[in-house]
Amino acid sequence: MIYSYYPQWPHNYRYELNKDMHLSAAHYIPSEDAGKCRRVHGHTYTINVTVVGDELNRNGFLIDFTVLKKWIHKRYDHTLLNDHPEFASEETEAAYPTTEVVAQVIWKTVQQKLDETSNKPKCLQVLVRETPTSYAVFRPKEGDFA
Ligand SMILES: Nc1nc2c(c(=O)[nH]1)N=C([C@H](O)[C@H](O)COP(=O)(O)OP(=O)(O)OP(=O)(O)O)CN2
Ligand SMILES: [Zn+2]
Repeated sequence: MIYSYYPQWPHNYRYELNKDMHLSAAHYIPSEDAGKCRRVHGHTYTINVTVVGDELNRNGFLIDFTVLKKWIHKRYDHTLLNDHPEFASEETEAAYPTTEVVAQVIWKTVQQKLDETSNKPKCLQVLVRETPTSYAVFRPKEGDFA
């Protein structure tokens, strides 16, 4: 089930799109104090990505929904998130695939790819839901954009 309520982030761009996606993945948080999360376990993640911009591309898209999904889903679906080098990077505040870090890493991946497009839209928000009761949101600061 896709959860239909998401927090909104005010902006002045002409266009906004939101893409929901599900992916199944496992993770663990190898910290002493991570409790039950220290054990490998799985989630059906619900991810919502918000993209904004003033210009559409020649197809009339801010970004193709299908392409946006592929960037994330293809890489992470049915994987162990801890196996991906981006979740063991010194660039992330904590090197583990917590909900917060997954949201931040997805934002970075999406924004780098958006920067290569002709109309250069911006990703303003990534929401990652791990369970029916737990989600985190990453919103970039101005300085996070290239
Ligand atoms: N700030 C964070 N806290 C926790 C994270 C996280 O990523 N960021 N992750 C976990 C666990 O991995 C787990 O996926 C979620 O835990 P929790 O919300 O406690 O899950 P429950 O289903 O047991 O919660 P209920 O309240 O019973 O619905 C833990 N913390
Ligand atoms: Zn978990």
